[in-house]
Amino acid sequence: MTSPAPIAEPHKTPRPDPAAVPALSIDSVSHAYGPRRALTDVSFNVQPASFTALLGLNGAGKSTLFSLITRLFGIQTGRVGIFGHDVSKSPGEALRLLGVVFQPRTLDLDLSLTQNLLYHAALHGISRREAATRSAELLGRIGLEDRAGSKVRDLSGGQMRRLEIARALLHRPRLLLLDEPTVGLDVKARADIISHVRQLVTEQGIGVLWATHLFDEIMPSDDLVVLHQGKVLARGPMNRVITEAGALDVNTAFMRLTGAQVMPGGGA
Ligand SMILES: Nc1ncnc2c1ncn2[C@@H]1O[C@H](COP(=O)(O)OP(=O)(O)OP(=O)(O)O)[C@@H](O)[C@H]1O
Repeated sequence: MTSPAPIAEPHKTPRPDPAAVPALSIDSVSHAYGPRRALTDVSFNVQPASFTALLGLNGAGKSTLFSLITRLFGIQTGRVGIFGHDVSKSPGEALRLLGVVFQPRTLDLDLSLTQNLLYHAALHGISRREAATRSAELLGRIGLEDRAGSKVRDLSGGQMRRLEIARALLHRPRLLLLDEPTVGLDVKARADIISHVRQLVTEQGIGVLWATHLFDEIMPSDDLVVLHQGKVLARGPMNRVITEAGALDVNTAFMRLTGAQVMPGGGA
């Protein structure tokens, strides 16, 4: 598999400005499924041009949070803002700036790569001609231009994920959410996906929220949110979270914060 090329024209990396409007703001969000509490008073921000890792075990509440941000579920308590637009009050403006890669695959396996992209572009009201141009450009940048007419069914798992990321970028969002996007991929495909998304941050200034339970997907320069049993136990630059937990590495910090056993192989 060829490494994906950068999606944007290279330009200077914008440094995150702490005073800027956050790409994503989660303020005091709680959610319950009937009597079962899934999220309790969750608050954190994702800055533009930053990579924020949302680290949590199975059942921590990551997918529930994604469902609230994307409006699959109504917000029961609290507020979610995307570049200052309240997703409950101004969903059109907010969601226009958002791209999402959900944990389950959502491609149509019997359509071609291009057809999948064109269908998604039509949902966003992008003209057919513009959609064709953007699709060809994005397929080139993920190294799949020669597969444009193939059925998605014939792609590898890593290629499908790259296509899903390309699809999420078609409407040129400024915030990208990815829910455990590397699950089930081999080491090379995982590395390709991670470096591709990190390029989007450094080269296009996109804010990224990356949900994971894998420590080795987090880098010292990342912002980290530790979510456990629906509560935020720590948030901030990774090195600060580690230091404040009295630890020397993220694995130990996570274990101290949550009381969880760290699994061999670098996963929470
Ligand atoms: N539709 C639902 N109905 C009832 N309870 C739910 C529902 N979806 C999730 N839950 C519960 O809410 C809590 C949070 O689940 P959620 O799927 O958000 O966690 P997660 O961090 O995404 O986990 P995973 O990594 O396994 O996907 C869990 O206790 C889960 O059992």
